[in-house]
Amino acid sequence: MAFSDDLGGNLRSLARWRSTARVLVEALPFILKYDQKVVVVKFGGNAMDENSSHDFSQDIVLMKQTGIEPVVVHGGGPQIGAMLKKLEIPSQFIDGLRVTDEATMDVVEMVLIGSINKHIVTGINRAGGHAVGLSGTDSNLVVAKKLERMKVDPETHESKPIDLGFVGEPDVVNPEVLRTFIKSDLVPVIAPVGVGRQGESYNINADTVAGAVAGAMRAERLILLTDVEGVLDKDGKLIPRLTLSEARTLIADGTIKGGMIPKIETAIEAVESGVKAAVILDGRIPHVLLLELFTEHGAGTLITAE
Ligand SMILES: Nc1ncnc2c1ncn2[C@@H]1O[C@H](COP(=O)(O)OP(=O)(O)O)[C@@H](O)[C@H]1O
Ligand SMILES: CC(=O)N[C@@H](CCC(=O)OP(=O)(O)O)C(=O)O
Repeated sequence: MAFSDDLGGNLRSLARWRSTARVLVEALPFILKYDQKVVVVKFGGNAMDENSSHDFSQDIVLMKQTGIEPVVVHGGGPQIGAMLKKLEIPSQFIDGLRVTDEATMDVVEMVLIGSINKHIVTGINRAGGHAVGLSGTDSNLVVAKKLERMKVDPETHESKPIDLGFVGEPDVVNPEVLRTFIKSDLVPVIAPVGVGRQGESYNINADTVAGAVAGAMRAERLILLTDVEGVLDKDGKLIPRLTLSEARTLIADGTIKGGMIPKIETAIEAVESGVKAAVILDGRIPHVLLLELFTEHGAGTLITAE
């Protein structure tokens, strides 16, 4: 090898080491900032392919090892849909919520608690962490009540109640069990199934559960992983920061639509109940949790009180 090639190679290695070191040093103030702070992460069913699940598990373990207290709440809508189809049980959504009869509820519990929850727990444990799977039923973590929804009849303009079956909303969240696990250095992984006062199970939207858990834990961050960059403006450009009133305006003027509405409503409620900030992040970006938590730029849309 010529001397100049050797020198060029060494300089390139030096530049690479410098930039790696810079990334590590950049993380230091954030590692200090989040030390022993609870960060609730919602991992949605759309984001759960093999690669992103592997990255997600590594990110959670790294967060834990740097001193953050991660709490995972997962979804599984597409996976429930696929199982219902296999069993030839028809499924219908109203306002983004799955109408849930008794047979559907059995499938929801089977897929969320029996399958997805265990996969996520196994993924985190294989990445070197110690995770424990729960649903809202365990230790009365999420006591739920039936969700009452009204719909305006387009012809008569009268408001009528609609029956979504066993779809619930969190009534009381008892986070003590989470604190016990956190103290034992375990990562809680929560399936969005709540328990009613009579012991009945309720199917709850996973974003809603994540928001309620973050509120009850007074979390430092609520992170909602989804399949877009963050909240986009009317021209499709990413909005990096929003206050609660700006977020409400974007819902009212129709910029925020469809599935993004319940997400932003969850974020608003969480911040109102004491969560420092909520973030909408693109779960398709590899290791997006680390970029958000440990770099200057952050990623996605940050929603704060003001
Ligand atoms: N202003 C907006 N910014 C970003 N996404 C928006 C906006 N308005 C509507 N959406 C829609 O919201 C979707 C995210 O909601 P949803 O599909 O329910 O997510 P998830 O399945 O991750 O819970 C986006 O894919 C996008 O189509
Ligand atoms: C009431 C209701 O709609 N519950 C959801 C629960 C799962 C969920 O929210 O999963 P994602 O986050 O992957 O969409 C459902 O049955 O699909």
